[in-house]
Amino acid sequence: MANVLRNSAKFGFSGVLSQLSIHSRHGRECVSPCFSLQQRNNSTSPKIKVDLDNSTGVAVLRMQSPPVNSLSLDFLTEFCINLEKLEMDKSCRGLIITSVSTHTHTHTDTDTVTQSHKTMIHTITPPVCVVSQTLSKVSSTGLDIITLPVCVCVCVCLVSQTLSKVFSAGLDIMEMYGKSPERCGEFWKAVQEMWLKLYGSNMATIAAINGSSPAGGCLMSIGCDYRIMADNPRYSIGLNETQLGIVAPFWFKDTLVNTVGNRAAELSLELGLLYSAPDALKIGLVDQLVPEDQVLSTAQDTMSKWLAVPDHARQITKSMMRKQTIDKLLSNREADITNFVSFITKDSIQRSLRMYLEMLKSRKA
Ligand SMILES: CCCCCCCCCCC/C=C/C(=O)SCCNC(=O)CCNC(=O)[C@H](O)C(C)(C)COP(=O)(O)OP(=O)(O)OC[C@H]1O[C@@H](n2cnc3c(N)ncnc32)[C@H](O)[C@@H]1OP(=O)(O)O
Repeated sequence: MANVLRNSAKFGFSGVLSQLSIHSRHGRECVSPCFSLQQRNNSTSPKIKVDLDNSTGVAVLRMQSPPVNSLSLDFLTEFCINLEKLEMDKSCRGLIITSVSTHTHTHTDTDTVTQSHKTMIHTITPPVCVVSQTLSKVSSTGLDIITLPVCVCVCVCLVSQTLSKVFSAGLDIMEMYGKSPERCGEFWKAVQEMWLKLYGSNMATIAAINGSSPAGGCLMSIGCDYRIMADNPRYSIGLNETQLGIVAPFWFKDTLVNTVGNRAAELSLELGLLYSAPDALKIGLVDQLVPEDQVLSTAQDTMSKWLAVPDHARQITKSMMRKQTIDKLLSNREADITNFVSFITKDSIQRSLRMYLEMLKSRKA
């Protein structure tokens, strides 16, 4: 555990502030007035919101990165920064990780808002000047010209983007497709860091899984101490990597084995299974199912039981259970990055990823 914390010191706070205004997945920049607004509530960063209740010592970390909370390099960096801050805050003893269902993004200055299926104008705060226009845009195929209604908002307007019903869609596939080996290596290091920090956390951690949680989303869930999932037939969870033609690394596998045992992990990984909530409960991939609107409150009630155990006893026990698994990655980090980069940049793997991406998009159409 100490190793994990020492290692995590590499993500020093000097880099923290500069990271918070980096470009989003869609290339939109969070400009400085937006950042200063967030500084007033210093627990909010663009893709993640953290509320620490000082009376209970429990923090709720809400992922708010539309459309599907995919784990991009930006997202992972913010996640690690937030985790590190909480870890160092002695008043914080427990962490609940969940997804918000609505994401509010603050835009400043002149901003263009397209009304797509996932974006709607939520509130416009005066003073504001709205000018109706039409915007010609080349579609992603590069073939069609489409015309969208747009509003050009001058001054400040608030826009709300709706998140899909997901906890997290896992690693951002766009970070693994068509990227340079250097960039892939940087991304993979951030994935490792996220897992090391979470699996090795001194805090009691609960995943409040209020949506689907495939692959990296599942890894994040099983990195916690306890999992509560919404009993919704539309949601699924699992390490489905083989379905994408890729292979879950040894530390994904180890975490799953530690959670559900060897046989269930073997079936689950080889077949790339995504489990419904009841099936996930059956194999022990999640610990409890509750109605969707009770996921967070149940996590809070459950956390109070975890925090009734003296911290030092719980932490030493957790370390005893997880240290070997953590040390295995710590002593193989560079080799693991090299493996990932050489695997993911192979033509055949890139083709699999492209087909998978096309399948995701065509499914929607
Ligand atoms: C020799 C051994 C060496 C080993 C070396 C290591 C090997 C590599 C290991 C890599 C491990 C990988 C882990 C991962 O996490 S991979 C990601 C896996 N994730 C998935 O399979 C989930 C895919 N998504 C979905 O199933 C659905 O999107 C979901 C159920 C989550 C939500 O469905 P919904 O209908 O609500 O939303 P859409 O499908 O319409 O999606 C909305 C848009 O989001 C895009 N999207 C979805 N998921 C991702 C993603 N993971 N990354 C990036 N983008 C994603 C989707 O395409 C839609 O985009 P558009 O609106 O532009 O069409």
